[in-house]
Amino acid sequence: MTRSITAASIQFHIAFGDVDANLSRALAGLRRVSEKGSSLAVLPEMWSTGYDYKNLAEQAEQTPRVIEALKGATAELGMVTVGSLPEKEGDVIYNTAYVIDRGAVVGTYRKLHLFSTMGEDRFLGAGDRTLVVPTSAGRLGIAICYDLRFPELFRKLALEGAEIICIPAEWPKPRQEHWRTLLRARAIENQLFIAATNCCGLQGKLDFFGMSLLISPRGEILAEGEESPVELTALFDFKEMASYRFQIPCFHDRRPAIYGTLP
Ligand SMILES: O=C(O)CCC(=O)C(=O)O
Repeated sequence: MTRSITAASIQFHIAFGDVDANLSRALAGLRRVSEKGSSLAVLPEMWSTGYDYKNLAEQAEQTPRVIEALKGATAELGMVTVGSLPEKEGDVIYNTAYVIDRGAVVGTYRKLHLFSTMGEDRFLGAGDRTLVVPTSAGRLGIAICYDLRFPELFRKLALEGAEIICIPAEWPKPRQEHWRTLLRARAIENQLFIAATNCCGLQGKLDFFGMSLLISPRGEILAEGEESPVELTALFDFKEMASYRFQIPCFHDRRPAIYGTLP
């Protein structure tokens, strides 16, 4: 079993509605983080198009070819990648995170909590299940953007054995401090690694602040992006996570009989 990995976050400016431009940004990023020894790379939310609601159905039709390109790159580079893309099933479009491990899709997760503040629930279908999946880079739990505000989801992923929670996002200004604080809290309370990738730059009126984060189970910021495109990498040491969980045994000390079992 792998005892440590190098994890990466690929933060870039999503070219609105331009699948080819975004795909080349993602593939170039994957190559660069692979050269730095990464075996896991997290891409942003809806990274192939941005929230191009008007053209989403058309954009979603391109998702299969985007996935094929990622399969090819991850097979060649020996990596796992996670990022969300528009997925079309029948008449419904979902915001779906794909976990691609060395050439194969090993798991998918449809965003559970749609961000109604910005009308996401009017354009997209909501998921109805969670995902923890074993991969060559460890056991991954997945959450997308607004999901971060729902700690119950993260506890469930932790109880199901997630070692790393990967969070693709498009989280805009002015809520930088919510993003940073909630990510650290989710890592600390669940004693696991977090790899969270936000996009950066303007999309219409929305200004995305980047600030992608790689966080340890102690809540230490191992790497943090600023407002421009960047690739972050950090060592995730699972042995260190195990010894920290032994030192402060939160999971052992839980009292679910008093406050209810989850979910
Ligand atoms: O929760 C927030 O403040 C931002 C969430 C969001 O932008 C999203 O889920 O797309």
